[in-house]
Amino acid sequence: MSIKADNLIWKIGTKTVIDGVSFEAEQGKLLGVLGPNGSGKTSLLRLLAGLKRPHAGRVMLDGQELSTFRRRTIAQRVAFIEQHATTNANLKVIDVVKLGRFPHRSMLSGWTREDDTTVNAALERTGMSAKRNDAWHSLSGGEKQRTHVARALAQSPKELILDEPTNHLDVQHQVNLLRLVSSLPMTSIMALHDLNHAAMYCDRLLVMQAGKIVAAGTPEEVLTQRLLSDVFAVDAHIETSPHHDRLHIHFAR
Ligand SMILES: Nc1ncnc2c1ncn2[C@@H]1O[C@H](COP(=O)(O)OP(=O)(O)OP(=O)(O)O)[C@@H](O)[C@H]1O
Repeated sequence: MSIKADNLIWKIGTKTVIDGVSFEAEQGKLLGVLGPNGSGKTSLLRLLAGLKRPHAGRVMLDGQELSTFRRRTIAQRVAFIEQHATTNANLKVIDVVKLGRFPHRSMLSGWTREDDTTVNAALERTGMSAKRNDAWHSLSGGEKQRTHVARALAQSPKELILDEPTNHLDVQHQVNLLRLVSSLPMTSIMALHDLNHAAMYCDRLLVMQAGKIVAAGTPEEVLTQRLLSDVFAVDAHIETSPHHDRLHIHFAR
């Protein structure tokens, strides 16, 4: 077990946005979080990253309650790529990625060779090496997103949390990013909308509806015609792809 949510409740005003959510994310695996707009995916990810505190229930990291960790310790091990991440406009790509190393540095230690190696590897893995000296404000939306992923990788996290990371990416970079995330050794939790991507790349899925988990399991267990109709209100035909051994969902026209 790496991250565990234990009966989480989070409210805004009188509205219960996260309503008794419990699950465990398996160490080193990619857990996809699905659900219609407004079902609570972003709110759940923010609770898991420690950016919000639950009104009840607990988030556990390796068996210890998240709220008992120092902020710096959380920053050393949990990386969160937010949906609408912003960054100071005066920085270069390399500077943004270097920010990922900060939680690991002390007041006394200078920039080390290990920091350089980690930053270079993160730029390489996200295809941003050639743009390392470009100004942040000159990047396209997709390049900004890839730079945020590079910063998260430079953080060398144990847990990686991603909120719709393929937004803004062209199809090549969507596939590259999903391949990368699914091949990483850390525990990853990713909200996403594309059900075929979820089927292809995630080890397990959670489906949220109105703040509750309404299905959980492998893509084969979760992505049924019935669920797609009940939760997403779409008619779909689901089959094992002849091109890869994962499910493929055909939506009715
Ligand atoms: N700060 C806030 N103020 C008011 N309402 C909020 C706030 N944060 C979340 N909500 C409400 O909580 C519900 C869940 O929002 P959330 O962003 O978690 O959903 P989501 O599943 O990530 O949606 P989407 O797929 O559209 O990104 C929505 O109805 C939203 O309006």
